[in-house]
Amino acid sequence: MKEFAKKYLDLLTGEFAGINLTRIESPEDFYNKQILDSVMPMTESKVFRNALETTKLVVDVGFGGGFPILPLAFKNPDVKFIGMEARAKKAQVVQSIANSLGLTNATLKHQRLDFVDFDVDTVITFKAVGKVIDFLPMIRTDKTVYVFFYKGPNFYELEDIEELLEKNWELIEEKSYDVPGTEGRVLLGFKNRKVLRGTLVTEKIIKFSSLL
Ligand SMILES: C[S@@+](CC[C@H](N)C(=O)[O-])C[C@H]1O[C@@H](n2cnc3c(N)ncnc32)[C@H](O)[C@@H]1O
Repeated sequence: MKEFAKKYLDLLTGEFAGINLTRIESPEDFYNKQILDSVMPMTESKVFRNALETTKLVVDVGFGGGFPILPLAFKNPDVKFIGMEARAKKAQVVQSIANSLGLTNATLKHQRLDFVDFDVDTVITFKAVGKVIDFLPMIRTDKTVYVFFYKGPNFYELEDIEELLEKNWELIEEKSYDVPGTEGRVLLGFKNRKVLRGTLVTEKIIKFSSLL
């Protein structure tokens, strides 16, 4: 993992410097706050591991510079990873980085979550993308989705998820753990209770299976 982190940081600060994909430049901070943080749910959460094992498919929404998708793809070569990122340039550059790192199981798409109908069971991850209450309702599916949010230790002071739990979502994981160099992390996991319609009614909706 250290070797992978070194190559990754070299690409971000060398060939792809200027694209502004990470503000963290010290190797130690990069390893802890980006690489380790991305993969910690695998060692800390049985629910997360089981969800990956069940679907063998992960969609990472808003991956920015490639987190958590690329470190997770490195650690799980038998799982297929699809990234969806609203900014085209980031998707293009992170695909080049994935190729340079030899990751054949990660495909990075320029795609907004809002316009996707998840027509296969999948895991969906969000790290530093936005509030749970803003993003969970965007998900449209008639299948089973397991959704994980990487959050900070003060999550419950900042966000209220009661309303979501009363309606469409079941809380399946709530796990606190330490990540060196951070104030601690909270992993929140959700599973849909019923068919979800999403918050956008539009003709632009595409089937997730067409991206596979
Ligand atoms: C702060 S960055 C987080 C990057 C990365 N996940 C990390 O942990 O370093 C948030 C990213 O989410 C993307 N984003 C925001 N809304 C989105 C949406 N509806 N669909 C896809 N990507 C979205 C933004 O373009 C941005 O690159």
